[in-house]
Amino acid sequence: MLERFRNAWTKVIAPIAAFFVRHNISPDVITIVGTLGVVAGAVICYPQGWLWQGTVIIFLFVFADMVDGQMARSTGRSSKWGAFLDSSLDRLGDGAVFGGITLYFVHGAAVHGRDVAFDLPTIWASITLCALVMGQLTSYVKARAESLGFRCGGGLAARADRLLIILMGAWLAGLGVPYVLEFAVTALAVMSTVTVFQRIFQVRNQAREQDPHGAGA
Ligand SMILES: CCCCCCCC/C=C\CCCCCCCC(=O)OC[C@H](COP(=O)(O)OP(=O)(O)OC[C@H]1O[C@@H](n2ccc(N)nc2=O)[C@H](O)[C@@H]1O)OC(=O)CCCCCCC/C=C\CCCCCCCC
Ligand SMILES: O=P([O-])([O-])O[C@@H]1[C@@H](O)[C@H](O)[C@@H](O)[C@H](O)[C@@H]1O
Ligand SMILES: [Mg+2]
Ligand SMILES: [Mg+2]
Repeated sequence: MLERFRNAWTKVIAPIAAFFVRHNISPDVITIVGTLGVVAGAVICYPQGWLWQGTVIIFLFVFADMVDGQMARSTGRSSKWGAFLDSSLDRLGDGAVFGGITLYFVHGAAVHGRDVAFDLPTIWASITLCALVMGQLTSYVKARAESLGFRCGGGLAARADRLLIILMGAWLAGLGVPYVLEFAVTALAVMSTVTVFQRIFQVRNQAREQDPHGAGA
């Protein structure tokens, strides 16, 4: 969904990327520092129940993932290594965000005396884990498909969509909006599952075109 705004956001990101390039900072440094910031914000703040504070920290670092690519492209330094590093560290950042929210449900909410919907923290923690697994699977399906020579991508909830929904949910919950985080993780568990199937069917269609007798008859 958000992929269509990539070009518009490139205009916002370009001056920041140009600033780092002028200071001889490499895209890999931005990739690594951005990930460390996201991980720190998520694993330190969320389990303690500091939802809006953690989200502001993550918000400040998450856009490094757009800046790194813009820096690489604008200097003609896009590389396979950079693509590998970027995608791999994205998995770490995503794991930290959803892992942190899982721990919020089983620990942080109680510390702050916040209501968890239906008083069922373990259920919401489980749904958050489901959203994490299906989100990671979404990206894995794409990566594995591309490694086999198929085209694969898009769908209902790509990474930027998933980040927007979970970060808005955490931020609003931290500001006191009731049950919005429970809604966000449930929506993400469903949307990510749909996306996994969308991508699997993309691959299956191409596999059938290549080999009508080979792909899942
Ligand atoms: C003041 C604080 C207020 C706090 C409020 C918090 C509320 C939370 C609200 C919103 C949060 C929104 C977050 C969601 C946006 C996430 C954006 C993002 O980063 O998405 C990721 C992708 C980047 O993908 P990728 O890494 O694949 O692309 P790259 O461009 O990096 O290219 C990769 C290639 O680059 C090369 N390369 C890379 C690295 C490297 N080291 N070397 C390399 O060579 C290599 O070739 C790679 O292959 O972004 C996208 O997918 C693009 C679409 C995203 C569009 C973003 C739209 C943002 C939308 C909303 C923001 C709303 C803000 C609302 C604020 C409300 C505040 C009240
Ligand atoms: O596949 P997805 O999660 O929707 O979206 C993204 C991919 O399009 C991108 O190539 C990769 O670098 C990211 O890590 C992320 O995985
Ligand atoms: Mg990036
Ligand atoms: Mg990335």
